[in-house]
Amino acid sequence: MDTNKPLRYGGATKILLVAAMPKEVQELLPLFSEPPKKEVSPLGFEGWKGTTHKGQSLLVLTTGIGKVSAAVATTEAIHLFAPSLILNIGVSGTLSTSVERGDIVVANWVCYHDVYCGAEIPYGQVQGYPLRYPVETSLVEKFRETEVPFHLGGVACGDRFLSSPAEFSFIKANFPDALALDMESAAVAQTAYIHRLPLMVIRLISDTPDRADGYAQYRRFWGEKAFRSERFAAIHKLINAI
Ligand SMILES: C[C@H]1O[C@@H](n2cnc3c(N)ncnc32)[C@H](O)[C@@H]1O
Repeated sequence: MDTNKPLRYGGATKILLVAAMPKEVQELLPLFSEPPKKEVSPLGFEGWKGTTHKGQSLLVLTTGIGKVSAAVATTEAIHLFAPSLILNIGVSGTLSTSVERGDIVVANWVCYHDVYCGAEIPYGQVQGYPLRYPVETSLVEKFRETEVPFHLGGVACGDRFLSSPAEFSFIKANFPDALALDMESAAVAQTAYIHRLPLMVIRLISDTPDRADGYAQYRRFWGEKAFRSERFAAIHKLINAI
């Protein structure tokens, strides 16, 4: 497969937004200018389809948690919806002392933190694919114009919820410059890469995985309605700039 030349971004008229959980998707519905139409795909993935405030066609899809669900749901939606841009949005753990709960991370690369293909291949790399998946960054300047604060950096992804100092240190040792951690972004990135589609990843920090109360922070995040909605509103501003 010749994936050396991903197609370049050619105008985001049709946006596929993938998020893992229904509670994330609920926070993204204000992106529609009118009440969207609920769709259930042949494989059973639920989505909301409609039009953005700028008249773009938008499908917001719930993939389920983890790499396989994210990849399968995204693949099916690419074939059915034929998007021109893929967005992955969701909550994340922080991997940096400079990135706090409630902060937004816009990825400029994403990688797997739980892949190992043997001694000859760098840790994290699937043989035959990039170690760090490219992410569309031509819209970052538009994001800056919104004056919404965000960090630009790497995002590490794997099939584990991280809430242990030892695991945190292991990932930091392998990817010292990564800012955020999740369970879907690199799977969506590999799927976008195979389909030669541009991808953007925006993650909202819900927890601090190297702290003993990391999982409690994550759980609490879903109870903090006002805080959460305010942070998602900042993400809406970024997406409205696309
Ligand atoms: C558990 C869900 O929340 C995201 N998520 C939020 N915090 C973390 C963390 N500390 N470790 C892994 N995934 C996390 C994942 O992407 C998944 O969708």
